[in-house]
Amino acid sequence: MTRPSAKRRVSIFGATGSIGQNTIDLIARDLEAYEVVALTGARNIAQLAADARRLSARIAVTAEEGLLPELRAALEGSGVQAAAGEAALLEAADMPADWIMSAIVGAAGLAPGFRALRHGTTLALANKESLVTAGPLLMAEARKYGATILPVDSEHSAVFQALVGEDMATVERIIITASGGGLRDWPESALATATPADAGAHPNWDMGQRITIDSASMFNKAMELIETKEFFGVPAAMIEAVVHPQSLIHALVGFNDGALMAHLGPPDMRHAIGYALHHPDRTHLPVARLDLAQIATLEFHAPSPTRYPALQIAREVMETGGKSGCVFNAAKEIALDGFLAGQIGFMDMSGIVSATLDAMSSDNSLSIAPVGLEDVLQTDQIARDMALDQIRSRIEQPKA
Ligand SMILES: NC(=O)C1=CN([C@@H]2O[C@H](COP(=O)(O)OP(=O)(O)OC[C@H]3O[C@@H](n4cnc5c(N)ncnc54)[C@H](OP(=O)(O)O)[C@@H]3O)[C@@H](O)[C@H]2O)C=CC1
Ligand SMILES: CC(=O)[C@@H](O)[C@H](O)COP(=O)(O)O
Ligand SMILES: [Mn+2]
Repeated sequence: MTRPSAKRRVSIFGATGSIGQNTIDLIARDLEAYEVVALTGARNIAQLAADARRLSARIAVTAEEGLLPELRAALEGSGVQAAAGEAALLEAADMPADWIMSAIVGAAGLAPGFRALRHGTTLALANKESLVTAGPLLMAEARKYGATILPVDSEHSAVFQALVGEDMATVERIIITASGGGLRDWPESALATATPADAGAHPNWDMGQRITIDSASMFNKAMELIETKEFFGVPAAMIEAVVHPQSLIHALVGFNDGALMAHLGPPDMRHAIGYALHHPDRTHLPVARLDLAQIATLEFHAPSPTRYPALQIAREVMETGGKSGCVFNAAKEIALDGFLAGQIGFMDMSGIVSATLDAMSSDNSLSIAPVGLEDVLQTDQIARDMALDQIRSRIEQPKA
């Protein structure tokens, strides 16, 4: 796929989001080096069209079919093609590219990423939901087609970098850090009253609304535990999460000689994105340099299991395997929708996810691995319906 003498062909799925915009920031600094193939978004047509024009993309795709006329109008005279809908996203994933950023939010990112792997491309994976939902299938698809998946999630990029040149047999543990999220200074007894605005303000990172709220509930870290297991192929017992409020250490790898290799950097996703963009090389990146004397101390503490039930649910998911990651993610997405819509409280989200997993484990099918993408998508839909039922029953029978 690599064409040494030509421009690198890049596509960005989720271009209008936080990861997408950080990716564009890096690419736009060196446009001579890149040919932008496809940019995708959903509702933010103005941003999608502006970036597609500026980067001279071949095609801009919105996931929202109804917004195609608006996209066409915004691109008129630019020479950029416009398309819309799920099928158009898959067609964009079929367009030859050397490097593809997977930064759609949620399980909606799974099918385009899966499709891109068929073409032996390098997939820079920010969409952690792909690994939570269908980790073994995704990794197998990459192997089958000789494609490369590079981690973009900051913790996983950090682990990946700490492992360069190391023998996996010498790894004893992987520790990923958690900021504690927007509600970390709230008393636990008050968490049930948190609003989306409260939970949607991250202390360190500037990210999309959904992952920011997942940081506050620790569902983000729960997903990242599963992501670590799937990406690095290590047993769940070797993976830990520790609260590190400063978000300066992103992850640590512990080796069998007692050494802990930590990855430090400012909370700026352009580092992890840039590492994946230039891998296996390192190159200058426009991120702040840490002043350790000014930082002076690094803080850590264990996450409270009562404050963050999501972490224990993730442990159970890792033990069950099979389709449980898919159900976990789908139920979490629906629970988050319910929280955003004001239907359930902040602490109800973990209850919805647990109840959905319980409901779907009654016939013991949860531990059976999905046979392919269709199976995953079907399970995802069933889990969403079940999670919606759970929300409805809570609305009908509010707590005394
Ligand atoms: N933000 C960060 O720093 C980090 C993010 N990640 C992961 O990266 C992914 C993206 O996160 P982030 O950039 O914060 O999210 P954002 O919400 O900022 O962006 C999401 C992107 O996905 C698009 N999108 C939304 N729904 C759909 C859909 N149904 N089909 C296709 N496209 C859709 C959005 O389009 P539009 O805006 O036009 O509606 C937007 O381009 C997530 O999986 C997240 O967990 C991982 C580590 C860090
Ligand atoms: C930047 C990134 O990788 C996020 O996933 C980050 O980890 C979120 O912060 P939390 O540590 O609060 O979950
Ligand atoms: Mn992360």
